Amino acid sequence: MGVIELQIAQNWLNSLSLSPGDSVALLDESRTILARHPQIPKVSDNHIANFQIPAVLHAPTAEASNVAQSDIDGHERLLGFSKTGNFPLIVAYGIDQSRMLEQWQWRTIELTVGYFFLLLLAGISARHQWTILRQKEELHSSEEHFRMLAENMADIVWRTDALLNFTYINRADQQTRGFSREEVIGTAVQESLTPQGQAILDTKLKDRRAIKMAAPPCVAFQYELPMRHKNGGQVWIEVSSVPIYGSDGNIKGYQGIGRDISERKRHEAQLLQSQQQLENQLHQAAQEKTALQELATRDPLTGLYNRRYLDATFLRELARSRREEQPLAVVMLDLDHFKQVNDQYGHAAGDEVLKALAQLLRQGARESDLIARYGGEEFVAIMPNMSAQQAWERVQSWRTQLEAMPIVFANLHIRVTLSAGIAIFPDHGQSPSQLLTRADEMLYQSKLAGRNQITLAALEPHGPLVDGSANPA
Ligand SMILES: Nc1nc2c(ncn2[C@@H]2O[C@H](COP(=O)(O)OP(=O)(O)OP(=O)(O)O)[C@@H](O)[C@H]2O)c(=O)[nH]1
Repeated sequence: MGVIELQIAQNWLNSLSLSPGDSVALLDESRTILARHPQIPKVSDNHIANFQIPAVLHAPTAEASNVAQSDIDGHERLLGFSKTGNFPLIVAYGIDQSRMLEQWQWRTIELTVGYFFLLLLAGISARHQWTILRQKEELHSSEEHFRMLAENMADIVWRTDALLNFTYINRADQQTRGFSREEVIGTAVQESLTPQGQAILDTKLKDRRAIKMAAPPCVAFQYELPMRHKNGGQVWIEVSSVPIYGSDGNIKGYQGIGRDISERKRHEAQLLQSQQQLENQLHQAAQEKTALQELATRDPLTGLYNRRYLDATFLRELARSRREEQPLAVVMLDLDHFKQVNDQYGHAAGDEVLKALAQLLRQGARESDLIARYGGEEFVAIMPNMSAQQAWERVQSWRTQLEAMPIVFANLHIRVTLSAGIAIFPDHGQSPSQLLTRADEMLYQSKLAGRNQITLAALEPHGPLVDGSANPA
């Protein structure tokens, strides 16, 4: 038997850390409370615990438990009992029942909420699965729908892999080009093209690569391709194609539609041909018109302008000279005794002489000069911006050259001379008719003076200047 100091026991119990509502007590076997925490004010009053100590506690290290309400503080506790070896002492510790219940309730709530979340998750998962199934069904159905549409389209619907091998083509291709689907699928697109079509496709693929560098990738390309027909001919197809991109951003194929435009191409070619013909005809007509205009304005024998053209142009040239306040020389020329040439050598020889004179007049003319055959063996030269002196020198040059020049025809050497009259605007006339009349009068003077002469009209009263070698200045 040992002796326990009660105060030491009380101190030991006080040092224990208890949760609110819990208690611990040291009892003897008759249920007398020797020490307690929370402490009872007077333990020495031999307070008897109100619970029964379980019978099993008679063994030295026995333990037991039960539930009892404390008559000290009214708390209902779950009590545990421990026998302290061979001492007649028992430690009773009590856990507050309401706290235990509270813990149990929280646990229940936690479990309930957990179950609820589990159910919720299960519900969401089920719904998700159902949605995926629905989407799969819809996808399948839309693919079927697409396939049905594609199969029944009049246009060619196609798809290729990245290497341009056909992976799908609809029925319309066979109707358009004659090849069966089996003959086409798995073959390279290039095999279906004519050499011209292959060249076009090469260009388009280069364009596609260039545009991929600079622009958004899904650009549709449209172009016209000549494709092979099974019968050996060709079919023009208007192609619209877009690339198919993989999730890595690389092109994994192409797809698009093609429309047979052979008929349109035929019409276009016909139209182009007709247009070309029309353009040729128009060009020919323009040339004929120019030729006709030339004929209408030129003398056919000499190629010089004719009298009609001279009459139509003279007024305009005169107006320009008046506006620019410049002189204009009018020269009238005539071959001397030309009738004799015709009579002596024949009309053809006479023609040759006329042509030789025309050539001579042309050689000495400026761009702005207008030389015309006025009629028979008579010629007129209208020379803007030309003074009397310059006109005289020019005509003198013609006269002397002709005089010295034998005209060769067959084996003939024909020599001729000319006579000329000169009138100057504004000194000798204000209108074409006045100036032509005056020049003709001067020509007549030259003839009268013996031919092979030039006569320049002079301001009255000096009279005309007549001499084949005279200088008007
Ligand atoms: N070969 C040829 N002769 C032409 C042409 N036109 C006119 N004649 C001739 O030119 C001649 C003109 O004769 P005339 O008017 O008498 O003049 P001319 O003989 O030159 O005498 P003058 O003028 O006085 O020196 C005619 O014989 C015409 O037949 C032509 O285109 N070709």
